[in-house]
Amino acid sequence: MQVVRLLEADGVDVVRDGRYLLRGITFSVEAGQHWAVLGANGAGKSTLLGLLGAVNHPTRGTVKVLGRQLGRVDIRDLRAHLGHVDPRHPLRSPLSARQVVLTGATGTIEPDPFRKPSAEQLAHAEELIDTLGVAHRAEAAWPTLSQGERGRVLIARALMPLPRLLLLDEPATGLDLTAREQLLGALDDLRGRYPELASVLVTHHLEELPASTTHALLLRDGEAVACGTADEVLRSGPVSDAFRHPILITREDGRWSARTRR
Ligand SMILES: Nc1ncnc2c1ncn2[C@@H]1O[C@H](COP(=O)(O)OP(=O)(O)OP(=O)(O)O)[C@@H](O)[C@H]1O
Repeated sequence: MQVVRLLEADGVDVVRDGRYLLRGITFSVEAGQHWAVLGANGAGKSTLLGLLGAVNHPTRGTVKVLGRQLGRVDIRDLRAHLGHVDPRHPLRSPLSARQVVLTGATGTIEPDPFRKPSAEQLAHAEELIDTLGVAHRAEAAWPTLSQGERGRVLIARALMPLPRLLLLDEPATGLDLTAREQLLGALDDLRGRYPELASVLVTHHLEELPASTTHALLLRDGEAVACGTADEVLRSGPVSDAFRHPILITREDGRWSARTRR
């Protein structure tokens, strides 16, 4: 079977104001893989996600997104194939949840009056709304949605252009227990329904990882402490190293949890 590399970072450094935010990062993401990037505050997770989303460039090393090297291609072309969930979607939008999802087809904040959605796009939006578990709120106005519902609507929106890669920056932050579990269940369903989709999810918390996570990268002070399959990396030793704290990791029904090792 041919391996499809959607992302390749090779010897990546990011230096700002003379300081290394990332140093020597090398890893790659293939179709169907679901990566977790974990690390303490300031470890460089968002900086890395920004590189993968073609938002910023490495100081040294190369990043290839969908086989194209950053710095050598028009990044707007690349971004069209990336589902980057943007939590800064305007909160006062007068649109319904369904309309917000549909704006993902055009990558705009408001519906484009000159580009009515096709029957195919409408059907795809319904499928995503259903998979993300927000069908009962599809007609609701955006400002009336809960934070958890908004998060799931924004993931559906990011998936409208059928991206090959989904980038998620702390999608469960601020959610209550039920909303978090609904979000993680929706991500598991999504991964089951679109087997070629790949994703990279950034978080501080192992409890916020879907059971369908396949790989993990642990960052500490901008450097990779461990990188590989979730089974190899999400273990007490490497996670304790990454967070500089003695941590005991357990896994049950596919989900991880972490607490101080005594
Ligand atoms: N443009 C910039 N110029 C200088 N320093 C920056 C810049 N962007 C981020 N930093 C610093 O780089 C470090 C890594 O930041 P980053 O946001 O990538 O970490 P993070 O792991 O996502 O952190 P958190 O978990 O707190 O969100 C931080 O110390 C941050 O202050």
